[in-house]
Amino acid sequence: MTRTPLIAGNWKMFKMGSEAVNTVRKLAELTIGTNNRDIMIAPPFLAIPLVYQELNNLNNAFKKENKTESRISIGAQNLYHENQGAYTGEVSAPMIKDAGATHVIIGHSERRQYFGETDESICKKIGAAFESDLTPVMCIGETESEKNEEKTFYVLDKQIRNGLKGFRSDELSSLVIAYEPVWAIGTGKTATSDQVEDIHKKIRSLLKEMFGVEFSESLRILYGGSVKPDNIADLMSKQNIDGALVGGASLDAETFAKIVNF
Ligand SMILES: O=C[C@H](O)COP(=O)(O)O
Repeated sequence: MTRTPLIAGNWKMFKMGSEAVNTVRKLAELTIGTNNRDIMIAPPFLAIPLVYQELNNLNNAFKKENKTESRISIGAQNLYHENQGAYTGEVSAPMIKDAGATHVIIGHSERRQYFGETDESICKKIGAAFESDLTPVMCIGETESEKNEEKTFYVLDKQIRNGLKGFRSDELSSLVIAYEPVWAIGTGKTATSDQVEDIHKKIRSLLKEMFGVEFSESLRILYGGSVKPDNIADLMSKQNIDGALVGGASLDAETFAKIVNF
């Protein structure tokens, strides 16, 4: 089965509105004609409507010049699982959809580590994303000490089983999983492509056991953790690595475009 690669950029808590707009404009220009992969960027919440508007303007201009539409779509970095209510400071899936996003990152290790997110809260967020027709990019990954204790797959198995508890395969059809070893995030230490391939294969076979072969073969599994222009091609040469979730190297349009156009 062919899976269209997805190269996603997580801008975390970086970029003012105008910087986000400038970066997406440059990225769209640098990726004109890229047609064999999907691109997603996840700006901070407040920049989503601005980036959405900018992409609309650019696509209208591209149309007039007979160029194809940009493949960039927009993601949020988190959501709260209720649709609305007295939850001060939170942002819901319908609000994210309304602002122009189509994707949402869920369960990033920084959210698990600093904001107390658990597999159970992540499971609720995945349900909320699907209810609003958003594609969830569910993050999983082991810490350095878990890796040293050889617990990597034990941890991933638990995160997947609990995060996807209670869903049927047809309810999860557009799900994307991002394997991000915590020790590789922002550290410059990348897991080798062979290590990642081995883990992705195990993830796929767990998903086959849980949801069947059709689901597991069509699901995209991204790798995240110090992805850069010089290691993307090696990672993408592996059969079970279907794209990347890029942090630091997605902040600069030229660098990120090199990753997208690997
Ligand atoms: O969401 C992205 C990951 O946290 C990876 O970040 P990084 O590319 O800066 O290591």
